[in-house]
Amino acid sequence: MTTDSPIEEPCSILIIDDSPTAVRMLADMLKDLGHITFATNGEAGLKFAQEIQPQLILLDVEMPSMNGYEVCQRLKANPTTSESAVIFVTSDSTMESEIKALEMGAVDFITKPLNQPVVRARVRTQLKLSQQAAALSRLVNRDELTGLYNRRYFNEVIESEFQRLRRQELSLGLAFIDIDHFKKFNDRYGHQEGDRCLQKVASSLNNATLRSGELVARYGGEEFVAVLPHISIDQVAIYGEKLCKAISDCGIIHQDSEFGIVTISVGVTAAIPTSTISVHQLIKETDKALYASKSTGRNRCTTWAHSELNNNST
Ligand SMILES: Nc1nc2c(ncn2[C@@H]2O[C@H](COP(=O)(O)OP(=O)(O)OP(=O)(O)O)[C@@H](O)[C@H]2O)c(=O)[nH]1
Repeated sequence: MTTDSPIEEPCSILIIDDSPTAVRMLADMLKDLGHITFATNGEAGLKFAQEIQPQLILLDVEMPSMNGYEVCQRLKANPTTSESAVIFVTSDSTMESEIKALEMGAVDFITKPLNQPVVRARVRTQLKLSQQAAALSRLVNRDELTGLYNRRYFNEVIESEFQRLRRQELSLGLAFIDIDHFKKFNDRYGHQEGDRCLQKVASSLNNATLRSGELVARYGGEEFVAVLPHISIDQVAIYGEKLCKAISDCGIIHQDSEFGIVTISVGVTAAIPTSTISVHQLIKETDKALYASKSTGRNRCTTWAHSELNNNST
């Protein structure tokens, strides 16, 4: 890569600086490298960072009310913004200041007065690194066929969400979803058509799972799983019914199913994580609910309520 080779994907850069002149200069220097947003104080910067989740944040150190170090600390403490790379921009060029910036979690440090070739080179390097990290994370965490998160990523998220919601004493919902008579679908229409069906189902499940913090993953084969933080048992039952309807509304013909179309069976539960419930139990009981849906006729959702979960957890 030469220093001026193009950045491959659209990038988003947030400038946080209380000086409109500095903002204008930086925006001018970087305008062809990405979509630029700016904020002239720390509070507004944090809000934009949360909304936009930029690849890169250029953060001024000396700002009134909330300085750059504090902004950086808060960015790194928030899971939504912690992945954005931060470059400090400051007129303090001492070694102590540089060390402090790096210790705060910044990836680089630019000193004022701004020198265009230096600023561009440093920004380009970070954008490139951030694109490589995103590509790597896609490879590791995504299922190749459907583009959904994979089971590895699900295992990571369910563990961390379980611990987080246990601390906050808030409810965690889980849904297991399995396509009905999928072997017969493959046998009649062929494996490639089977793959297309999996892709359509995956996309519909994803579209029906909209709230922030929720995610759908491919658990394996024709089985999917959804993680649903802050959801009550009544809401999770409604969500499960909504998934069944979303898939039957796709109207994918399946002549070897009693319904004539592709359908899913769903098992759901929601509980406030406690010391008496483990992630393993939550998964096991949701899976039981799914198989209750299979054995009582398919194309339906079964809800496993919290009390049952405790009664069946020995
Ligand atoms: N096309 C395709 N088929 C897959 C993939 N992964 C798993 N399958 C198929 O999914 C089918 C699952 O069959 P079963 O576990 O018997 O379940 P089922 O036929 O859906 O029956 P019920 O779950 O009882 O309704 C098998 O035929 C697998 O080969 C995939 O990536 N692509």
